[in-house]
Amino acid sequence: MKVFVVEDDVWYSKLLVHTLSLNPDHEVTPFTDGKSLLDQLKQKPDLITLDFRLPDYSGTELFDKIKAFDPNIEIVIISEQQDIETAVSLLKRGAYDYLTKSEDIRDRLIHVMNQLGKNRELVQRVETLQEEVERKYDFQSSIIGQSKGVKRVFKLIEKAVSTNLTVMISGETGTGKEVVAKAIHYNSPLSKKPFVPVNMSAIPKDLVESELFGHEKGAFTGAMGQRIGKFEQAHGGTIFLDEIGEMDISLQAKLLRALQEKEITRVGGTQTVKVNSRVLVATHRNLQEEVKNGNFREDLYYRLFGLPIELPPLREREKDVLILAKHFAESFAKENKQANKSFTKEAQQKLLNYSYPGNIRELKAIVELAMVMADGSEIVPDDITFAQRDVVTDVLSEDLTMKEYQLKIIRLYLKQNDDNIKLVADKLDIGQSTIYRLLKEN
Ligand SMILES: Nc1ncnc2c1ncn2[C@@H]1O[C@H](COP(=O)(O)OP(=O)(O)OP(=O)(O)O)[C@@H](O)[C@H]1O
Repeated sequence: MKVFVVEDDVWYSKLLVHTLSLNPDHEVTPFTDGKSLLDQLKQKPDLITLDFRLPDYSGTELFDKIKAFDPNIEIVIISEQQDIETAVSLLKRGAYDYLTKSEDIRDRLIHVMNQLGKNRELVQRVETLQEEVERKYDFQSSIIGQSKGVKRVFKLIEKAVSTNLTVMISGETGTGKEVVAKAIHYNSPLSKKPFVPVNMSAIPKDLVESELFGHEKGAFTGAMGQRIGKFEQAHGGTIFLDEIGEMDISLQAKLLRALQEKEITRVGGTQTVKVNSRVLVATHRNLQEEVKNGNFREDLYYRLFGLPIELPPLREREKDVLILAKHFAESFAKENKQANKSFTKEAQQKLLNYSYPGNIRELKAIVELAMVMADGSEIVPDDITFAQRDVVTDVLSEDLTMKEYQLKIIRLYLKQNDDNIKLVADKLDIGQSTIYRLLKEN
């Protein structure tokens, strides 16, 4: 760490330089006046200890000049005697600390330096983590897929990133709604601000209000102290309300108020608190239906609608199944430090035939199990286990002629519909006579 000591008293200057140089990581340079310090600011010190009374500049003036040059330079003010008012005003303006020239100044300086070292480490760690998260959510690489559906989603994400609209992400379970929400946040101008997810279906009903808006001490039995809610945590960043369709209708009015007025009241509190964050919501339900059925407020629905992004189910994503399967196999091999395995043609066909009611989450689990089950370097059909028996897979699992397939499908439908030929003919949109004929021919 580069440290500048600005001190016109020779004895004190020596004392400070000596104390600071005890740490071999410090590179310490002394200055006796403000001007020579200002001339050398371009060397970018990390910290300056600043004597408040210098011959050429007033402490405040020099402080402002340093901060104007680079607000990241930390300044520890050193003054002759306790001057609380100046101390408070400088701390408010961003001074790191304020020390008086007393007997224990050495110990206090060492303490301040240790503290500063820890803070800098934390800041660096946060910055590294932030960069890692941003890299992870670079959406072109985190959202895998090349189908038309996914390409449409990419386009919409780009639009969501460049505006501040509320985004409503819909799609079946496991289609990647949370992945998309994170991709939007971490690629938007708010990426350095908090991303706060709240899953409505995971919070007990009577705690949702306090979770979202916080509570004051004693607001209800068990409210031991004041608690900040998710809206306050997300202030300036993004709040992601997952499974919004599960929210109790009585709370929906409060949510609408928070969104429209940009303020909330903590449970048990009387004061309003300003909250301003980008809102992303997700749902696996058809919210329009929920509005029709009286389970979701129409005014809230329109407030949230903003930019709708609908994620297609995996079974409609063409070859994405194979691209994702390959990706999950590779990640699994990497995480478990084992060799990667490839899917045989037949195994690929088996994957393509299944309908994935649990979508990408289910495919990931299937691939990971297959990686464990496969003995050699290839994954064969027997290594692939589907959690649910799937009619499509059953019907399409063999090499049959069109006619044989027709018959197989008809038999399956008959079985599922109590051999009601009229019903099956209606469902398949074919004549009853065709069914009779095919059954007779075989
Ligand atoms: N396009 C994608 N590429 C790679 N992985 C994906 C993709 N979409 C989803 N995933 C992975 O699939 C899993 C499920 O995704 P996610 O939790 O975002 O789904 P969801 O729609 O929010 O589910 P739910 O509605 O059940 O909460 C996660 O492990 C996620 O990393």
